[in-house]
Amino acid sequence: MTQASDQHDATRYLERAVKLAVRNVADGGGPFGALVVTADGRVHEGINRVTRDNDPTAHAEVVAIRAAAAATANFDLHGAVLYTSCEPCPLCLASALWARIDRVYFAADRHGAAAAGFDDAVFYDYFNGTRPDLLPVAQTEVPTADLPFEAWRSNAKRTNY
Ligand SMILES: Nc1nc2[nH]cnc2c(=O)[nH]1
Repeated sequence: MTQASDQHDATRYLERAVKLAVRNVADGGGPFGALVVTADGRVHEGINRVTRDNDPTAHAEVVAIRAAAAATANFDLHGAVLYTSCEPCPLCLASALWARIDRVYFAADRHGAAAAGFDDAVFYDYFNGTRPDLLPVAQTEVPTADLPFEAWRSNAKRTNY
């Protein structure tokens, strides 16, 4: 595929993600929509379901990734592309990394989300080390801490991911 047609596809899918986001607001949800196009060409949609499901992790991108993984019966979405109406927050980026998604395209950015009252930009500040106060995290020594990993390493039947 040429780069020009990649760009055309990206614009088309992003417009579709934006439409999902706008419709979700009309339906009482958050202003975010996303699509995962899996390697087989199928399109899997996600909308923000945080308030509807009382699930703080139900961001549009995560919902789309879950839909894609369920539909393809595979936790590894290698070869897939994520299109989202807004720059993925750290949760969504980590989800895309764990899903082994190839590439991400987004429309609005974290500053647009901030202007609408969302904490996407400030959570990036936590990860770039400028706002450690947002969530104190401490390692505490526990003698048995490595046992789960030892069990995992010695399990010949494990499914790596
Ligand atoms: N990218 C993105 N940012 C968010 N911030 C709050 N909810 C969302 C979401 O669903 N997607």
